[in-house]
Amino acid sequence: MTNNADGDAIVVENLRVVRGARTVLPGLSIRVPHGEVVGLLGPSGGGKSTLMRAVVGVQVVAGGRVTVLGEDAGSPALRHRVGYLTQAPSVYRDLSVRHNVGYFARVLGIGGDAVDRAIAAVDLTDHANARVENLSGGQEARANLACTLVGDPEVLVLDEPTVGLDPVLRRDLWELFRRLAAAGRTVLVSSHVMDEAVRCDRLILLRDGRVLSDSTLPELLEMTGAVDAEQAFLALIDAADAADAADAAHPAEGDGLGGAA
Ligand SMILES: Nc1ncnc2c1ncn2[C@@H]1O[C@H](COP(=O)(O)OP(=O)(O)OP(=O)(O)O)[C@@H](O)[C@H]1O
Repeated sequence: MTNNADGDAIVVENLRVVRGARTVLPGLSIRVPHGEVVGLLGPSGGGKSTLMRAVVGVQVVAGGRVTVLGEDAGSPALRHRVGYLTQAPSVYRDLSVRHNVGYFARVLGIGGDAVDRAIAAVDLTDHANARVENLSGGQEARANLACTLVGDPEVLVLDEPTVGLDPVLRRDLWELFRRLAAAGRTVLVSSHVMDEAVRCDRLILLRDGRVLSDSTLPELLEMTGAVDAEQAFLALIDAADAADAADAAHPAEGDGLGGAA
C-alpha cells in the first residue's frame, strides 16, 4: 500500500549532516519509491551509512528533512514499520539464533510463527538452536538479518548485508530482497559490490556525500556508454573529478558541484 501521495517510501530533501569537523552530507536529496529495491553504492567514506542512519532517525542532522512512509524519520510511529540492519552485528553471541530473534520479536510484541519464519527466510533453520558464537561469519550475519526481518517491516534499511558472504549466499539474500519487494516492502540496501547492481530496481551512486547518479542500471549504462555498473561508476567519478578540477581552476565561474560548505 502506498503511504504518501507520490508513492515514495523514503524522501530525503536537502539533508545536511556534519560529523566531527567534517560535512559528510552537504545537502543531499533522494527519493526511494515504494516497493522497490534501491541500491546505495559508492566508495568507502562516501556517506552511505550516514544517510541510512538519517533514514532510520539515529543520526543528528544539521539541516534538511527526511520522511519515511510520510512520517518524520525516527518518529515513534515508524518504530515497527522500519527495519535497520547495521554493519556491526547486534546479536548476543552467547544466545542461540532462536533466542536472539525471539528477543527482537518480544520487543516488537510479535508472537506466532514470526520467529521461525524469519529464521527460515535467511536459511538458518538447521542452526536455529546453535549459539551465535558457534556460527560461521556468514551465518552470524544472517542471524543478524533475521532479527531485522522478524517484525516484517514495510521499509528495510540494510547496511551492507552481503559483505563477507559467499556468492551462493549473496544470490540467495538478493532473491530474498526481491521477494520482499514483490510483497510490497521497500528495500534500501548498501553495497560495495558493483555486480550486485543488477539486482536493484534503482541505483544511487554516492560519493563524497553527493549523488553522482540516481537511475536504473540500463539508464546508467546508456548515460555513460559503459558495459557494467563498475565501469559506469568509474566514468562518473572521473567526470565529477574533472568538474571539481574545473571549479577549482575557475572559482568565480558558477558553483558547479563544489558549492557546498
Ligand atoms: N562517528 C563519526 N565521527 C566523525 N566522523 C565520522 C563518524 N562516522 C563516520 N564519519 C565520517 O563520515 C564520512 C562518511 O562515513 P560513512 O560511514 O557514512 O561512509 P560509508 O559510505 O558508509 O563508508 P563505508 O562504505 O566504508 O561503510 C567519513 O568521512 C567518515 O570518516
